[in-house]
Amino acid sequence: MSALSANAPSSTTAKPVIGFDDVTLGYDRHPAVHHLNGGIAAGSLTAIVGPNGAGKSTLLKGIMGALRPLDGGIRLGCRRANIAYLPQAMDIDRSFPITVFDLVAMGLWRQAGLFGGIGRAQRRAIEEALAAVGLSGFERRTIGTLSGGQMQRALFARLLLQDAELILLDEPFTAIDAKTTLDLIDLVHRWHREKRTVVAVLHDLDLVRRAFPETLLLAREPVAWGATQDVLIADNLLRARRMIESHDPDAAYCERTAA
Ligand SMILES: Nc1ncnc2c1ncn2[C@@H]1O[C@H](COP(=O)(O)OP(=O)(O)OP(=O)(O)O)[C@@H](O)[C@H]1O
Repeated sequence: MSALSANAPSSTTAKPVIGFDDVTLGYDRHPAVHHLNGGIAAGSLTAIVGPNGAGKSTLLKGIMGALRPLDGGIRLGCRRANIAYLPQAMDIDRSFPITVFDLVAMGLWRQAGLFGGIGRAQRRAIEEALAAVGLSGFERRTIGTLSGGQMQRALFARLLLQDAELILLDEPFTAIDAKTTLDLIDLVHRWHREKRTVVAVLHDLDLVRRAFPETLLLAREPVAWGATQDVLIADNLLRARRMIESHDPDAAYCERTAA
């Protein structure tokens, strides 16, 4: 264990919007993330990083309630309806014949209801969100005709309209061009200024160093968690890699609690 805490940094324990109580998350009783304690403060901007298979996406699924903990618990300081979640691009079916306008309009479902009509005010809000992501004029295009970067911009426009208190992003900039990444990072910083809580799974450590003040380094369990410049040091990154490489994927339910 490094000198740095592997649990929540003290600065983020004051008013957590997400609290982890020795939580274990996994599939078919096999843990993918275990022994996570601490909290993510309301209004903070946190990156979750770690090697492939470290449990980063699993943790987001646990936070948004798609995966029930195998053990321990996750406490939320906001209603689930106040969480916006952007899945990995590969988990989104782009063959669905929906227009950019309709995709972005789905961000309003909390206000309009699932079958609510789109009035003049909502139409203007959708157009403003599209303009904010540089997609004015794309309203009638079907999402299957968009480039990867354009699709990600459309999904961010939908997030803008969701007006969520807690925003969870799973690899939002993977395979996205540099200009789009910069534009979307600006939106993330705007959410941060608006005191929303943003948690993003990321692989680009340079981007994390530049744009995310807090980082959780995960290797199925927390390796380090705190200020990004203290977490992303060579020692911690090496340890995280070794922990994943030495992991037995067929391990029983939880070696540590079972011991
Ligand atoms: N639906 C599932 N059923 C069974 N095992 C799963 C499932 N989803 C993920 N896993 C396993 O859980 C572990 C953690 O996966 P997860 O996707 O959370 O990792 P990750 O850190 O997000 O990885 P990556 O960086 O490759 O996206 C892996 O061993 C993975 O094989």
